[in-house]
Amino acid sequence: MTSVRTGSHEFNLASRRAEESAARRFQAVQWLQSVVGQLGIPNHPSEKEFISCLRNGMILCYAINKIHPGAVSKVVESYSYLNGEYQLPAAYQYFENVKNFLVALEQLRLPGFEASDLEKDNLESGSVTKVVDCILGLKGYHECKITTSGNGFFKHVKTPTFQLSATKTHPPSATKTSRHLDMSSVRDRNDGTDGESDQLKVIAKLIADHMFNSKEYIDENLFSLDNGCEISRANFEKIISRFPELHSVFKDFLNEGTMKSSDLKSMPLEELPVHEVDQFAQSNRSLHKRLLKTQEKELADLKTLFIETKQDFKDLQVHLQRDLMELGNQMQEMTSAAQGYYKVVEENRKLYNMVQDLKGNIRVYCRVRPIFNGDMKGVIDYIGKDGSLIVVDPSKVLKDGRKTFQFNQVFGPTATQDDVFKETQPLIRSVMDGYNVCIFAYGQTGSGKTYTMSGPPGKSATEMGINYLALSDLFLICDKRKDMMTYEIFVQMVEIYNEQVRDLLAENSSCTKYPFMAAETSIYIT
Ligand SMILES: Nc1ncnc2c1ncn2[C@@H]1O[C@H](COP(=O)(O)OP(=O)(O)OP(=O)(O)O)[C@@H](O)[C@H]1O
Repeated sequence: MTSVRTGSHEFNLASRRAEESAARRFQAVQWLQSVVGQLGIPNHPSEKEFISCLRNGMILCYAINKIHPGAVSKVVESYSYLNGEYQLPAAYQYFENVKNFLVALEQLRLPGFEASDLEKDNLESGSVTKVVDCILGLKGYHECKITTSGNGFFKHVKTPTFQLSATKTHPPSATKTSRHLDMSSVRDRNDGTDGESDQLKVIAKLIADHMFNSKEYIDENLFSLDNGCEISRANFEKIISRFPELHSVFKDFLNEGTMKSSDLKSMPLEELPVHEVDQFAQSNRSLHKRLLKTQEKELADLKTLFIETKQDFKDLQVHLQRDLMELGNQMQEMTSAAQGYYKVVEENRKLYNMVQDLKGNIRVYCRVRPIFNGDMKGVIDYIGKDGSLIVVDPSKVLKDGRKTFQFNQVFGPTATQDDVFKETQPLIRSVMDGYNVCIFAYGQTGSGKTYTMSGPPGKSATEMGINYLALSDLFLICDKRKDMMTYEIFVQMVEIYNEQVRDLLAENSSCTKYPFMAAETSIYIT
């Protein structure tokens, strides 16, 4: 079945080719006649007749000289007169004309042919087509020259030739060369005449038939962009756009306008069978399904994670609220506890001061200074823990020699500064609760008043006197109670000497004597 269809197709092709070449041949004859006059052959000559009239080269030379005077300087046309009759020129003379004609063509940059193409023996090898091409080229050149008054640019147009392979049994190499379609014939002729349009229709139909019947693919040589055939491609697209029947055939080609030639080469339609396309699509679908399933699973996992996180967040929120409430309760408890604490502190203070009152507002302590001279005999006979002190007067031997004294407490020669301070500390603290307290030292010269109240000169921390220790303790209490109470502390130092009271810190020397006057308020301080 296929072979029958292929044979019929071949026949159609051959017939169409013959028709076309005949039409072109007639066109060439017609033009030659218009230039050089009657050729002496029919208007529709056979190839043989056509070639025979051109073989001597004279017509060709006349024609080119008509178009381009002097193109062939010398045309051999004299017949030799021999034995009373004209003899045809010798063959080499024919050859001379043809050769000159071909040289002239070359100078005009027009396509030529081989001199042998005019030989009888070469008619079957397509040589006539070359000659026809040459004459039509000359015709085109002539027309161009007339139209542009000799200034125009002429471009030769060749015959469109089909050399399609008849069957698909040809080896690939043969197919490659035999499927060549030279589209240059339709170049610059898209706005052509009806005759050209008919030709194009013929071409288009041929291509369409061929593609449908033999499932040919477009040869890579045809649309090779690497070879600079962009114009061919553009022209081809224009042709296709004229004929709707070709749209479906060249759909892919038109859509792949941006494809690289390498892509076309790497994936011809023939090399991608239908079942492989199906397989590819199927594997693609299965891949998509797998991806979809994976994504669905991940989505489900994410949802679960989201729900868990949401639940965790809610739990955390509840937990935080509970903690906040607990913290609030604790704060309230602490506030009430603090209020209770302040009440208790206040009560303790009152009780404390009450105890101090009960102990007595005036307390007298005795401190016995150590004996520095080892030879001297001590007078202290007894120191009682109850504050009793027995002193012995060595000058009075009998009962008058012993005298007993009673104090709040007696500190012996070994008592430290800290021992003395601790006994007075509770009284000093009463100052911070608003009580007035006065501590002073009394005794004869050298008995140790300064030592007890201030400490020895260059004193260390352990030897600081009551003044320093008391002030340090007051500042400590002040710091402890800073959240509850604000204290203002002032210091004044006076000296009482020879019944004269002097302000030791007064800046104005005239105001050092009692009664003192405050510099800022002008108030007398008593
Ligand atoms: N408890 C003590 N331990 C050791 N040394 C002491 C003690 N008491 C006093 N002294 C020393 O005795 C000396 C006399 O003491 P201090 O100067 O304190 O006496 P005073 O009563 O202030 O004398 P004045 O009234 O003349 O100023 C000083 O050298 C002092 O260091």
